[in-house]
Amino acid sequence: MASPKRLQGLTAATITPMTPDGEINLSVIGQYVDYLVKEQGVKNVFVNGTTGEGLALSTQERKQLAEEWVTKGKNKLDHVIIHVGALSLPEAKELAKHAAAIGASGIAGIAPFFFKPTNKDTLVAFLREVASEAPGIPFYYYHIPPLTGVKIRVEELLDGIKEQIPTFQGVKFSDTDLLDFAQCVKNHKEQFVLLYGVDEHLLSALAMGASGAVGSTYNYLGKKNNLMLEAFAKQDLTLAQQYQFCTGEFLSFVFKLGFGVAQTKAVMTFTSGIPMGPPRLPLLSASVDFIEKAKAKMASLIL
Ligand SMILES: CC(=O)N[C@H](C=O)[C@@H](O)[C@H](O)[C@H](O)CO
Ligand SMILES: CC(=O)C(=O)O
Repeated sequence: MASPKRLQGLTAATITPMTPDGEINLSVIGQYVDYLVKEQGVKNVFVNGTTGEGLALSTQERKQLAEEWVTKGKNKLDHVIIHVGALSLPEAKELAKHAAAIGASGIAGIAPFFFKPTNKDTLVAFLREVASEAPGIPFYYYHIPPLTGVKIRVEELLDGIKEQIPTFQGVKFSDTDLLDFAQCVKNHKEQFVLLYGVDEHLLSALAMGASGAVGSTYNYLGKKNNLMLEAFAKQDLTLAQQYQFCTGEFLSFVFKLGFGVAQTKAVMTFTSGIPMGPPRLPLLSASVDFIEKAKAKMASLIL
């Protein structure tokens, strides 16, 4: 699926569908691809990331999911990015090699977060080994300090990275440090794609010059977010704000109830009609009370 087009617009961080007894459920992925493309207008996916419970899956499961997304996305999706980050370097390398072999359009990796890199050079050294297993496809760094605890600034990381990692193509930036993000744009906008990953703040990141976004809500609020991107491109800030406030209204409501990957699975199930199943331990399924309240809130969104 080598795609010559640069990644832009929205990318859905895919959910990993599971059966009621907790096995990965590959059988609904074809339907999931069609839903994203036809109902949400989203043609890029980021597989096995945070929302996909990638770090809670076995290597074998991650490979099966990657294959299914690439196969079912053929001629339908523009980019299938596989997250290959892992705590163990050999495992991350194996996943990178596999993603390249099955025809993924790119790979991404987080910083290892148990034994953490303490400076930029060790992080780059780790990422370089991973990326070198897939020399023919782009590599994206997945920056998510609230979950990894690795706070090395991306501005610093990007300085000189292309010499170390020739396939380096961009960053998925899941943090609220918009100064760091803006510096990345200022210094590298021509060279790299800078994808923002905090959905409720996307409009601010667009103002800073984001190339696009990767996030969980584009699974079920993709259409509204595409309209926000259009409004922003036309410089209709008032309309763009209305769409951003719409995402904000929903998220601010569910945050108060307790919101994470488990709840995202429930929201996607009632929005798309595709059964996403339960999350894997230590996450627990969303409660019936949450589902009822979130459903009513979703139905009340006016835009
Ligand atoms: C921590 C986490 O899962 N972040 C996601 C992507 O990075 C976002 O898409 C959030 O789910 C979303 O912004 C809601 O907070
Ligand atoms: C949001 C995102 O990109 C992820 O779930 O990995």
